[in-house]
Amino acid sequence: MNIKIFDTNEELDQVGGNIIASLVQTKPHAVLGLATGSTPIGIYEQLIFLFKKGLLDFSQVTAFNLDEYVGLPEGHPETYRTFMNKRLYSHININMNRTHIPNGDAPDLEAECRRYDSMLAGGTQIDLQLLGLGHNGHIGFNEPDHALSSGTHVVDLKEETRKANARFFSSIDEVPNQAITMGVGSILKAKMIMLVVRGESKAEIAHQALTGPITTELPASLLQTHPNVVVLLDKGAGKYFYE
Ligand SMILES: N[C@@H]1[C@@H](O)[C@H](O)[C@@H](COP(=O)(O)O)O[C@@H]1O
Repeated sequence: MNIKIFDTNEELDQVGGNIIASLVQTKPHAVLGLATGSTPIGIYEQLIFLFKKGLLDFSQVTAFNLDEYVGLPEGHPETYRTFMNKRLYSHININMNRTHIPNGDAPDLEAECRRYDSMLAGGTQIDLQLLGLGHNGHIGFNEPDHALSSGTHVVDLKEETRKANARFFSSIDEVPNQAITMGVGSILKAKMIMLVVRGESKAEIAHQALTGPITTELPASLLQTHPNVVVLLDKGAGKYFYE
């Protein structure tokens, strides 16, 4: 595992954005695994900056997102589809038909999970999977549990996760109880994984995930089993690595 700690979020964003940018420059047909939440926003801004300077072409890129809330209608401001359109896709020349996000409003959620998995199967391999980290150690929406699912599945969100994400909604009652998420198996199939963690409130869970026992009760700890992980931490999140 290659762990980098940055003094400023600007430096982190530049390095993170540049890693994705180099991939897209050397492999125009790259398959990206993308994430939502506040963590990746600065990295997307760096990609938009490079695109606007004429240094990037996303026209052949394919993107798969990790997850989506269940039950929010299309166009709802807090769907992860809306997030991706607003934070990245509407600013770059990606072909929207190549941007994939589970449909959390599908009438048959099990069928939707199978549809998503079938797109991730066969010859498709994610070249780079971007990940944030939940306060309880979740990746995507793979919550701590005694067992984890490999493929795309519907998950019941933990109360702590709903609370953490309530800041994006007008009240906690509006935060969905369920989500569709890519499974840990699919995440680990990516050729390269970039985990980004910011803020002191995640310092302990990040340290445990990266140096402690590998356990499904801390889903991010399974990243220790992957041969090509780069971890970008800001000073706060990296606290226990230099103290
Ligand atoms: N499903 C997302 C995760 O993919 C994300 O990593 C996590 C952390 O969010 P934030 O980056 O806002 O702290 O929140 C959500 O639960």
